[in-house]
Amino acid sequence: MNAVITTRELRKEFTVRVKTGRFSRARRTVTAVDGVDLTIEAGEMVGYIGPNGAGKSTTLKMLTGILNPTSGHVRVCGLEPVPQRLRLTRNLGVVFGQRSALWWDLPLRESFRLLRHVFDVPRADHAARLAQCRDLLDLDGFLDTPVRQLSLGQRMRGELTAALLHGPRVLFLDEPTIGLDVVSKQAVRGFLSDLGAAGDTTLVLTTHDLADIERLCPRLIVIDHGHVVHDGSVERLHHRYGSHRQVVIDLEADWDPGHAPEGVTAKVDPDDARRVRFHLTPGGPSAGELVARLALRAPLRDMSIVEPDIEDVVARLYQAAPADSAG
Ligand SMILES: Nc1ncnc2c1ncn2[C@@H]1O[C@H](COP(=O)(O)OP(=O)(O)OP(=O)(O)O)[C@@H](O)[C@H]1O
Repeated sequence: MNAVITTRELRKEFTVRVKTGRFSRARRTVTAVDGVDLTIEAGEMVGYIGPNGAGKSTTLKMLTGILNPTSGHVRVCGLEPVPQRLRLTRNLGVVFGQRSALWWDLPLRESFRLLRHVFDVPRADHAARLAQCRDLLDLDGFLDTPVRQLSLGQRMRGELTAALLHGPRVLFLDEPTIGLDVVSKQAVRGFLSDLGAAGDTTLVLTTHDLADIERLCPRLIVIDHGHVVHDGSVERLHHRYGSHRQVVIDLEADWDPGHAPEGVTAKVDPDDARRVRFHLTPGGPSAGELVARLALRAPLRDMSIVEPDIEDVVARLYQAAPADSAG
């Protein structure tokens, strides 16, 4: 095991002044991150999600050395982020969808050239990484355009390139697809998926777009009120909340309840007596077994499999008590 990110009992409190009367104010403590334990191995692709105000950005800021923790332990690439921020920066790529790491008035190409000097990257390494990004992110049509004239999708492709030119070990992405059209979203997701598959870069992705997570992250960490409430795969989350795949069968004749195989419950479509749905549960028959058994009892016309909806299960998780344990 080769952990690149570890936190133990990581906490961040902010002191805020709140109005208590017409002329009076009091100090109040907001606990943004409340005892977070994380271990992320080299090459993992991790989604870090949670509702608004859950503590995601505060965690990312502590991991990248922007904020000092109030207490707890944090190491990224073996370094303590705040005191060793300069060294850490060479190991990190950061893409914050709302902010830019590029020079606004310069053409993209010039920003990339300057970044080579900022990070002191050997010319050949820089050229090889840039060539790869130009190819995979299709940058050539706008390399000579000043950054302020780029569309959001073009700029995001530029930001990703800028974050990767120094060959970071860890890439932090905060809302990388926010506001992008479907084509740009696909381009960015495809690029990140290839990057993750290559296995050299650890990706930590924060997003409200759950399709990003489904497409990219085998591991999902959910934070709420500063606590980790889930750490595991998307499948495990579905399992925990009882959301299962469904097999939808269209029959040649109306459904006869006597045809239901054992161990599964059939739900007839209220608008079509020839359509039945079966929820696949762990320990029950697989989709193949179910269809094979049904075919012996009733003539089938068509079938499809409906995957559980991630939006649905995450909404249920967000509504659950924050003290719910990570599972
Ligand atoms: N500088 C700050 N001063 C005071 N409170 C803060 C500060 N930064 C964050 N907070 C508070 O800490 C909590 C967590 O905020 P954070 O920005 O980490 O949430 P988030 O999960 O990133 O939310 P979002 O999805 O809305 O971006 C919130 O209650 C927020 O108001």
